[in-house]
Amino acid sequence: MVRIGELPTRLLALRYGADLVWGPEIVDKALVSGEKAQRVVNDHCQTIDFVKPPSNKVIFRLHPLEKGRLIFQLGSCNPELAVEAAKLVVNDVSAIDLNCGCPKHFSVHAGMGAGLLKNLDRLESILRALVEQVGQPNNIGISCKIRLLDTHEATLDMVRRLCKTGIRAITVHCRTTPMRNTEPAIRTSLRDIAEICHSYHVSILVNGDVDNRKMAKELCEEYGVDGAVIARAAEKNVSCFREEGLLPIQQVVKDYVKMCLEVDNNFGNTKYCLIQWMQGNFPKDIRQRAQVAKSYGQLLECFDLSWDRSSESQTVQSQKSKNYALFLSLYKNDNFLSTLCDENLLNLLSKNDCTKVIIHLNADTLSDTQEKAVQRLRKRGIRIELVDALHPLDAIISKANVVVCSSACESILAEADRKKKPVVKVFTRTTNSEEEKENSNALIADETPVIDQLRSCFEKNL
Ligand SMILES: Cc1cc2nc3c(=O)[nH]c(=O)nc-3n(C[C@H](O)[C@H](O)[C@H](O)COP(=O)(O)O)c2cc1C
Repeated sequence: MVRIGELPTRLLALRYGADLVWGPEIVDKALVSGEKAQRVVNDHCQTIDFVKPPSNKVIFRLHPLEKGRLIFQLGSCNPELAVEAAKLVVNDVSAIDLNCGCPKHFSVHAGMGAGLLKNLDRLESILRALVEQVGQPNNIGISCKIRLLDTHEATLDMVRRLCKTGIRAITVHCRTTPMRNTEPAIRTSLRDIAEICHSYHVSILVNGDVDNRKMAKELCEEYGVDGAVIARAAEKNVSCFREEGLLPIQQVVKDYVKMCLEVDNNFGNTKYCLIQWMQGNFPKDIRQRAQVAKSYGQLLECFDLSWDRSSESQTVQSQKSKNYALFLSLYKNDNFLSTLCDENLLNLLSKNDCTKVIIHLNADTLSDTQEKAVQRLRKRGIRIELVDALHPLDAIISKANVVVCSSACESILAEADRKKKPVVKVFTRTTNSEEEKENSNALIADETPVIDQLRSCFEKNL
């Protein structure tokens, strides 16, 4: 959702229990017209920013913790521009969703949003182009968000056509284009739409008047849909994703301010969202102070909060996250450390909530390769703790959920065994020849590649 769907709210939604989050709709031209948007790694707040030269305004900011859970929503009426824009972000998101539901004049007038529902040939051509040129080559899903058409049959015909484009999911906003959000959502066609989608192996998500997680589950059962998208209820109180029910908005607001600081959110956007949430929920004097605040410092004072980037904040973390820690002990195996930073391995760690890696390395004597690997892990939002040989093994292994070590590390293997921690063994051979020395660093893990051993540890829930 525009404005409310920026990074801090998405991270809070994940923390409170949302399974997936959508970015606000971004029109293709905002990314690719004139000078193309550039992808920048923001070391300060550990985010990936897409900025538009020459002003370098941040158009889209995402955090590594969204990996596997972030859907980029695109506004477009042109297959070439849609593909060009999607290619810019494809490596950082899990799916690309085409917005075909926005009823706003600026969108419909330009043939985008709900305007596409009046031109199904164009809509199909955009989806096909995205599927063939972005989705398939990068193995990510393409989806779209639609509204109902005027008749049940017209809606079903449209859904059939869309399913044939190769998309993986459809969100159905259960209102027609002229309907306002104040009118109740109409779910009478939903079961039939779900049947068609499933016959093409396309997932279907329901949207419109879904209030919370409990209701989402009930709708899935009742209509045979695969999930629900919550919009205004999340705009009102983003803790609606919690299994346990809503948190008081006063607490959510405090979490939100810290989250905004953590990811350096645009101050104007922070204030806009805060002021919405504070209406009727905070004493007038606090609301007024927030309204006139000119800095994050003043906002913190308003809510009697303190925040310090250097403290190990729990803010940017999913509440559902299990926060697994790996302990790596591979003193002489730099290649392994580099391999751990392989994209597939990093994805595996993110997907499985591995948020910390403890590495047996002396912080003062890191090689270039080691330094690079550590930075790479940090950029993915993984916290790193370096421990030297003097650190008691017993204490380190207690903190780790899985131990990755060389097959020759007998003391570590014995300690892991005592503590019943799963072990991923990296086999290294001792050799004299240079060529073999090189190879000895390769990942020979008892015939089973390390990534598969790790996957199996996660599958067994460690
Ligand atoms: C302020 C606001 C911003 C929205 N922005 C988007 C958007 O960027 N993309 C989108 O697909 N829908 C957007 N929507 C529509 C919602 O996603 C959703 O379809 C609609 O509000 C109905 O769901 P609800 O009844 O749960 O609110 C927006 C709605 C509101 C109120």
